[in-house]
Amino acid sequence: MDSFKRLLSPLTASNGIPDTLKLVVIGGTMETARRASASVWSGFVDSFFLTAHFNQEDYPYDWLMHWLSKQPAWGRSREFEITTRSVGRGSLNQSTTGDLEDEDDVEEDLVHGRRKRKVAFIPSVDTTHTIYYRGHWLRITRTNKYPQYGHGCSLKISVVARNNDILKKLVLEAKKDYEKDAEHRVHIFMADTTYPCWRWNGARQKRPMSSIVLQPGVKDMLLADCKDFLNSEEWYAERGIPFRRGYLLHGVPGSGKTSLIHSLAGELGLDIYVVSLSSKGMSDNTLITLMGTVPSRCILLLEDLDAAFTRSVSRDSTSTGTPAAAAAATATAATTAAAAAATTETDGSTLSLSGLLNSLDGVAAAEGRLLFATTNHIERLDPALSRPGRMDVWVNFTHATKWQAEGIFKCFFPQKPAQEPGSDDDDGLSTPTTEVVNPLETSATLKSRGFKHNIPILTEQEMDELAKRFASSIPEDEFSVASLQGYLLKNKTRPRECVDEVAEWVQSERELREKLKKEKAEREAKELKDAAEKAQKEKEEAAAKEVRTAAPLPFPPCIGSLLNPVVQKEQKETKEKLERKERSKAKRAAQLQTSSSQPSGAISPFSPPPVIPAIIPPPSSSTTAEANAASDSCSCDSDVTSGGVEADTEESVTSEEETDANKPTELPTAISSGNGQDKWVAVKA
Ligand SMILES: Nc1ncnc2c1ncn2[C@@H]1O[C@H](COP(=O)(O)OP(=O)(O)OP(=O)(O)O)[C@@H](O)[C@H]1O
Repeated sequence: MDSFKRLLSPLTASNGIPDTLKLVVIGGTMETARRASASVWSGFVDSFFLTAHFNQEDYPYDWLMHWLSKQPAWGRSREFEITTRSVGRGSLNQSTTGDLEDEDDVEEDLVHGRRKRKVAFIPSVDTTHTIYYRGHWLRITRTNKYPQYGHGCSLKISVVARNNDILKKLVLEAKKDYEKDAEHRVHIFMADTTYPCWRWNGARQKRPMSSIVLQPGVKDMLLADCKDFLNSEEWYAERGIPFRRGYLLHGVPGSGKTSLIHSLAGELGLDIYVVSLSSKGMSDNTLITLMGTVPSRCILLLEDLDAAFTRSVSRDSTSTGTPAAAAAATATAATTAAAAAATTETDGSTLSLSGLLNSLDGVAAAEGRLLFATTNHIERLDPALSRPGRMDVWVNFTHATKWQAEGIFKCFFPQKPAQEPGSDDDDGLSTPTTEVVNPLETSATLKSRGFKHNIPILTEQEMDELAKRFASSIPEDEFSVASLQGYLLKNKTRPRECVDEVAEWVQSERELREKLKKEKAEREAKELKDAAEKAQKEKEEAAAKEVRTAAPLPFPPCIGSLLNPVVQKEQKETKEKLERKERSKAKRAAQLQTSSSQPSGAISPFSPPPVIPAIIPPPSSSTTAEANAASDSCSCDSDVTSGGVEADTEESVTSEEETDANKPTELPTAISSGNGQDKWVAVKA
């Protein structure tokens, strides 16, 4: 204390220093000391704490969130978030703290037709939580930089430890746990063209390969090829070949292209990254960025590749990207392309074929991914796109064959497991036995017996027999597998009846198709007729408008349109004039007929010219109404019976002058001679 007093004595002594200055010095010293001690303390703490950051955009965040959601610590925490939504990308069937588990409901899997939702407890945002893990206290902070966009979360985990072993153990454990739960799921990511980046879109249950029925060997070939590719990274590197492989699945809709890809992803344990080339805002740069950021081991799926081509994906701005021959063959598609091209500008999609090709195998394209492209119209693809190197394996999908019909039937209905030879039940007799579930049994008793639905379990023999009968009624290559599946779905509890009724169904489907085809043809014919009528109407309206504008108004058009009755009167007058003109024309024609009975060259130059408007090239429009109106405006409004001839002659002179200027080349030479008489002869001729 004495030493402290001695330290402050120069300031406290009344040695002439003002008190204010003393205060400033003391305050400044104390603040500096505070800051220095805080910094030393944080440095001291940091030297003991290890901190790991996890970003939402990357997998470890999902592992940790999934792992955290299973920690019982949240049950005791005073602040946490409760969610039934996915935890990160997971949406897994995690069993969480279980605090909200209703024990009465354990037996009941479905609640009012909806599957019971799992509840997860996760760390709340912007709060620091402490949980105990393997002898260490973990400080966990979850933050969200962009809450308005629904992403941008990050996780910070700090622990007091000498080295980062504990954090490594934590991440590995979380990863294993996550992968165990994700074992039966395939994650789907969709391309986001706005930013551009990949967005997690959900996790789907894996589909067993056995549920896909294709011609023998196709599935095995594809699976073996994919596996071989994924294991040959070094082989590709040694030979300098880009480590990529492309598969083009083409064929009729509903034949299993997408299902096969889904199934392969499950079998190979890969995620699927889906790009829709026709999505809004898709451009060359966006696609290149997206393709460059797919992880190395994944399936990249370009769905409905041809759809991009109806939107004018092209090497140059004018081409449709369709090969010339194919373009000719697909005139309808070209129409669609034209329509789609019109929309291209409005929706901001500026994708070109060269952009697509660059993104597939350009310098920035990712390696190690399996590219799958599907299309229903292979003929619309540019050969550059489907050449080997980009699409190495092509698989054609057709309508269901009889073999596939039999296979899909067998996939659909449950079969009693084959019995061990020599077992008590196997008496070797040929009579098929079927175990039929009693529909009156309650769901609880059925469950206890391992059944989920009231479906008869068929024996192997009966299954074979029914499947064969079913296939024999299905015509080869006429129905898609999807439509067969639709029929089986409708009869999922009646395998036998479904076989009995299949011929009837085939017939009704054919009739329905015929009906739809007929309706479509009628609709198209009607649309064509309507379009023709509309065009005709527009033409007539345009002609009427021309007539209106040809008749001079006594006032500016803007006033005329305001004074509607005046305009109407004008129109009426114009109509009357036209009628008068028609009458005069008819009269002239009659006169001409009389004069034509005289010898050639004897036609008087004063005879009324029969078809004057015909030798005056119409001012701009070729419509008769306009021509009539033009001639009408040239001629005086004299009576056609007396002064009409003179008036017409005057008109013809004017016409002659005009004709010299706008002389049509195909006019007979006699007209251009300037001889009036020749002229009339020529006109008559
Ligand atoms: N070969 C098949 N094996 C098993 N199921 C199939 C098969 N083909 C189609 N399906 C069934 O039909 C439905 C539609 O199949 P999918 O979507 O895979 O067809 P697609 O060929 O991709 O059709 P699209 O070309 O219209 O996209 C799915 O529910 C699938 O189960």
